[in-house]
Parts: sequence; structure tokens; C-alpha cells
Amino acid sequence: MTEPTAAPEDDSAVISTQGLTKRYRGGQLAVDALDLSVPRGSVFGFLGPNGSGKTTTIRMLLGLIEPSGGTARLLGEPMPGSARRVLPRVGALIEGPALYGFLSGRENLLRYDAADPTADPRTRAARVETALERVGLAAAAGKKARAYSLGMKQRLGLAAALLQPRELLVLDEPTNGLDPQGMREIRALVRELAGDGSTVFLSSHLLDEIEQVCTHTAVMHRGRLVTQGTVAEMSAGARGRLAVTTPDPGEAARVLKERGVSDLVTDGEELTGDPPPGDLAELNAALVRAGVRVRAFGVRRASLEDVFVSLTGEGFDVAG
Ligand SMILES: Nc1ncnc2c1ncn2[C@@H]1O[C@H](COP(=O)(O)OP(=O)(O)OP(=O)(O)O)[C@@H](O)[C@H]1O
Repeated sequence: MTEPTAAPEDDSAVISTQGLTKRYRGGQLAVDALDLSVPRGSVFGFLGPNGSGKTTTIRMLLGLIEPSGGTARLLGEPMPGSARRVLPRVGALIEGPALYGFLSGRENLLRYDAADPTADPRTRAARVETALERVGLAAAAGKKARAYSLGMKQRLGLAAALLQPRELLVLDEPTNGLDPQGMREIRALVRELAGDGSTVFLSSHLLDEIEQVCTHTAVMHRGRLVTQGTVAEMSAGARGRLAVTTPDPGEAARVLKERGVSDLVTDGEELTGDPPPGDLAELNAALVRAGVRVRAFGVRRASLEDVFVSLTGEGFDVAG
């Protein structure tokens, strides 16, 4: 687990913020002194429960709203000051793509491309076809966008973000509202895009999504950064949960408590708890000595949820 420190002078960071703060007019402190550092080439998961300040941060990063304090750099350039120069190198998908329902998927992309003054009209059609292929919409490209499923609309939004080569993709809750199949498709696509060398910064309130897709993560809680680092480091840093399966849960609970297992939860024949320091083989032996029939005994690798709970003292699905 890593302390919430940034690498302020790290020029290789694709996104870097120092003390980034947003207080809305009503007085709400949505983002509080955020120090974020997103390494080039990472798939970076910006994780937090609803209302923890993710969208507000993304809007500041893209220059859509002004910070109340602190600084943000995107691809090494200060935002919002360098927005005109930087944003063409960044693909973004925030709060669902703006689409014309009466146009086909292909026509929507042609319009997007035409709105980009740097896009060469002579190669427009080819660019659009490549983007449609990229997101798996080539076969449905002639359908009107209003007939698209939510997942297809998200893919079309991604295609729009991919019309030009991008160094960085910023995706705000890209799987929000999708069914499990749609989620799988978007996650697979994100992995592919990262494999092509783009840095991907995506926000999510889904812990398992971050664990499945991301190499790095920053965890937000009530506008503050709780921790950031690689997903692997975080899971390794937090202590896993002890899990015991036994047909004698009552007696097992007594022994485990006596031996210092805390936060013990019994669910049928399974008991889980925070293991005490020391040799777990000894704990197992104590159960057996007390006549507890042990079917399974082990420590589960910590999840990001365990990390979150241990750092904030709260469950993950708290409302901001
Ligand atoms: N325009 C606004 N004016 C006032 N308060 C706002 C505004 N936008 C967001 N907030 C508040 O700021 C806090 C952070 O919201 P934000 O949308 O950034 O969080 P989030 O982590 O992206 O959550 P969600 O996933 O629900 O969008 C919330 O308490 C929210 O109510």
C-alpha cells in the first residue's frame, strides 16, 4: 500500500495534480487538495463511491471547470491554460456521448470528424471505418443511433474518441448502466486500447472492475485521495481475511476469538475474520485440539474493498 503522495516533478506522468481543489458555489467541497500522478502506459482506475469527487476531478483535468485551488497538468502541460494544445491529444468519454439519434452510427462519426478542424476531409471516410472496426460496430454502422443499445452507444462514443491517435484516453464511468455483457465488452476494449500503448484513465465506483482492468489505482473518499499505487501493491499491502469452513461454527468462533481473531463474521459453516499476528498453523492446531472439524482454513488475498475499508473505516458503498 502506498501513502497518498504524488510525484510532483515527475514529467513522465501523463496526468499530475498538486493540491487540486474544487469548492462549488453552494459551498460543497467536492475535491480536496488532490495530488494525483498517473504514469504513462498505465491503465489507471480512479476509484471511489458515488459522490466522492471523480467527475469533478475529470472535469478540472479536461479544463471544463476551473479549480478553486491547486494545479493540474495534462501530458505535461498546465490546464486549463494549454487546453487548446493538449486536448487534441486526449480522447475523452464523459457522461455518455452526445449522439444524434436520427443519424446512423457512421453518420455520427462523420459529423464528429468534420467538427475537428485538424482532421483531413480526404481521409475522413477511412478514419471513420477504422474507428467503427476498432470498437466492433462495423456491422451496425448503418443503423440509427437511437436503435443502439446503451453498450453500443458507449462503443460509438469510444469510436469518436479514437478517430485520432490519442496518447491518453479519459473515460468517466464507461460501464455505468450497462448489462454484464456490455460491461465485459467495454472492459475488453479498454484492455485492447491500453495494449496499443495509450494511457487509459478511467473512473469507476466498481471495485471488481478496477481489479480486472487496471494496473494502477487511486482511491477517493469524500473528495480526498485515500491512497494511490499499483493494484498489485495495494492488495499485497493489506492483510487478507482468514476464512475457516467447519460444521462446528460455534466452537470455532469461540477458539478463534480467544486466539485474537477480530471482526469475526459467521455465515453458516464459514467464519471469516482478521487474522492475529503470528503463526496461523498454530491457530489451525488450536481449532483441531478443541475438537473443531476443519474443512478448509486459509487466508484470502486482500481485495481493494479490504484496502478501502481498512483505510477509511467505512464500507465502500457509502453515499458521498
Ligand atoms: N455542479 C455542482 N454544484 C454543486 N455541487 C456539486 C456539483 N457537481 C457535483 N457536486 C457535488 O460534489 C460532490 C462530488 O461529486 P462528483 O460528481 O464529482 O462525484 P463522483 O465521484 O463523480 O460521483 P458520481 O459517480 O455519483 O458522479 C458531490 O457531493 C456532489 O453532490
